[in-house]
Amino acid sequence: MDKREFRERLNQARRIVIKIGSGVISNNGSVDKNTLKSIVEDIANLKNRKKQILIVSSGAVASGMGIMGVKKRPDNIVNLQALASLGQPELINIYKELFEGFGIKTSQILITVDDIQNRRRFINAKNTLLTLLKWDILPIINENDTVVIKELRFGDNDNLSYHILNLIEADALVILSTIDGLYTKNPQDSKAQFIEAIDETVNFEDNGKSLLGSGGIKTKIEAGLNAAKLGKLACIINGKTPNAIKQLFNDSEFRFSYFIPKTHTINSKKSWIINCMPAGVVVIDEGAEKNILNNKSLLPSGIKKVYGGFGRGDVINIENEEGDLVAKGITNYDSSEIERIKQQHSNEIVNILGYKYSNDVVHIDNMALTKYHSEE
Ligand SMILES: Nc1ncnc2c1ncn2[C@@H]1O[C@H](COP(=O)(O)OP(=O)(O)O)[C@@H](O)[C@H]1O
Ligand SMILES: N[C@@H](CCC(=O)OP(=O)(O)O)C(=O)O
Repeated sequence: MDKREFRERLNQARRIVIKIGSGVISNNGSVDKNTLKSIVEDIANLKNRKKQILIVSSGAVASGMGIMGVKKRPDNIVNLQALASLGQPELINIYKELFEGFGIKTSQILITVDDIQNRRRFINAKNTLLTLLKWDILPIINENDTVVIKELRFGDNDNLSYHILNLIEADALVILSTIDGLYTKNPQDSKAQFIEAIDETVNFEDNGKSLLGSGGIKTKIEAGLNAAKLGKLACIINGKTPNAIKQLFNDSEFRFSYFIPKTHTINSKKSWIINCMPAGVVVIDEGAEKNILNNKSLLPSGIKKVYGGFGRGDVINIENEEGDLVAKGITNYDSSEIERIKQQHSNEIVNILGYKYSNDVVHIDNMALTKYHSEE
């Protein structure tokens, strides 16, 4: 897909996630209201064109630093959480005031990895966001920095914005950063070359992030490639450029990097499964692997071993005896139940457990084939 086609499709996109990085929001230790004004104006124009917009905004920590007069982003997680708690309401108020100038109502959503990984909470968050969009409200999303513990953090909002894109089944992800796209090496280096179209074969040197950012260019590339795997449009633009979003949509000369979307894609549920942290592992025999690759569910008879203590409804890895990850899926039985029914015929489940949820341990509709997936 060339740049012209990308921009044509982007102009047709109906639901768009716009991610705004910390470096864009902040200006020498305080919120850069001029830049935000220009972004808000452009978003208001997109809404006038009947596009549904969701913002994923960083900047809580940067805004808290401004309030406290802290010059260097702390490494200590407790200090970061306290600064985020201080900065988030300030940030959301600035957005609220700016959008009100265009008659646009905003709402705040603070989300954690848990809310995305747990299928019920994922669906719940999705329903809330869909309702807000139906009411023509512009949701402004950030990670719930003040409560998340280190192991359960997204950390960077690039990955969070990809998960929101998937959750809400949006058409496009526009990442606003402090740079106009991807370079082969340090953008300050005169030998660095601009990479306009990105796919999974891309080669680049990551030269570290800006003073305020968490993810750097690497997480933007991860998020964009994941979006492209779903067949979605994704791009990186320089959010510091005045009216950057307007230029992206209207000016064919505007410079930005985009990700080439895949044509063979998987659906939102399967993509959620693929991206979920597994709660455990089942090891399957050759026959079960063949069945799965032929689009059949995983029965207890094909399971040889169980690892980890997981519950019914968790996502588990399904591995073959060589240790290859064949698939990931939502399990109908917990680990202790599978331990008892493994290598048994489905007719025996009731006799062994005294009850039965289903003949299969993982139904094919709740399974994503990783081997097949990575070959796409
Ligand atoms: N190869 C590269 N191409 C583009 N940008 C890069 C590269 N290596 C490092 N960077 C830096 O990544 C930074 C953007 O990431 P980050 O600071 O996390 O921004 P944000 O706050 O927008 O998320 C830019 O300041 C840029 O200098
Ligand atoms: N949730 C954090 C943002 C994390 C962060 O800095 O992200 P990014 O600038 O997108 O790399 C905050 O609001 O400060």
